Amino acid sequence: MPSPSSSREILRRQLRQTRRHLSNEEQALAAKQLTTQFVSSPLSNTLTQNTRVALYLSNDGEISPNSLCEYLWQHDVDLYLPVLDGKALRFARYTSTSKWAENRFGIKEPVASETIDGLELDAVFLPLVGFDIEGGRLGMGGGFYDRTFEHKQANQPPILIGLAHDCQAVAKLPIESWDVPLDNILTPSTFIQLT
Ligand SMILES: Nc1nc2c(c(=O)[nH]1)N(C=O)[C@@H](CNc1ccc(C(=O)N[C@@H](CCC(=O)O)C(=O)O)cc1)CN2
Ligand SMILES: Nc1ncnc2c1ncn2[C@@H]1O[C@H](COP(=O)(O)OP(=O)(O)OP(=O)(O)O)[C@@H](O)[C@H]1O
Repeated sequence: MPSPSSSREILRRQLRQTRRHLSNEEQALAAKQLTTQFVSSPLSNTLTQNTRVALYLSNDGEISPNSLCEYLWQHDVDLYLPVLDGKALRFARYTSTSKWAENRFGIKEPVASETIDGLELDAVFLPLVGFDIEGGRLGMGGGFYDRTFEHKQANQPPILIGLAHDCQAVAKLPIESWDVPLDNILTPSTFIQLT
């Protein structure tokens, strides 16, 4: 039997490869369908004007939140993006005038004089490598989101929503003590309410 950490590594490698192999057309369709699912979910009534919502800029075949971002912008939601802060994340406003810098993983971050703590957000759309229907999340392996939401209390904001392609579903993820469970999962075909 492989140890839990190595089974996570093997899964991570396989799932990253699968999502990177999606074509540009498949990615574009998935991003649109994701927004359709969001709009028909109860989340669209919760995330309204002036709520603070974080998303991400897609990387490595991740499902793109771009179309979702347009929708939220039109509904006057205040959008944020993650910025690396040591081994955790803080969040900077994402506006049409944001200036950019690349982090050490080559992902763009807004250059901001002010950032907020993750617990000040109303909702966070999290990128992921794999998920299971119990709310387990496998990320890129840095532990950034887990550290950021380590002190989040169940049923308290922010709502943690995992975004994924359907092909990133796994029957049962090997979960570790530090894993912070997702409250919802949104894919192009499904909205899953876990809490
Ligand atoms: N789009 C996006 N933004 C994000 C995350 C994410 O998973 N996706 N993060 C979620 O935590 C944080 C960054 N964490 C990351 C951790 C590893 C890699 C990564 O690509 N690692 C490469 C090596 C890259 C390098 O070292 O230059 C790899 O493992 O192959 C990327 C982001 C914050 N922003
Ligand atoms: N709250 C925490 N405190 C200290 N270390 C942590 C915490 N959360 C995770 N870690 C460490 O981070 C490492 C990576 O964790 P894990 O593989 O779960 O990351 P991930 O969820 O895949 O990554 P990410 O959230 O960045 O996408 C682990 O070795 C773990 O020890």
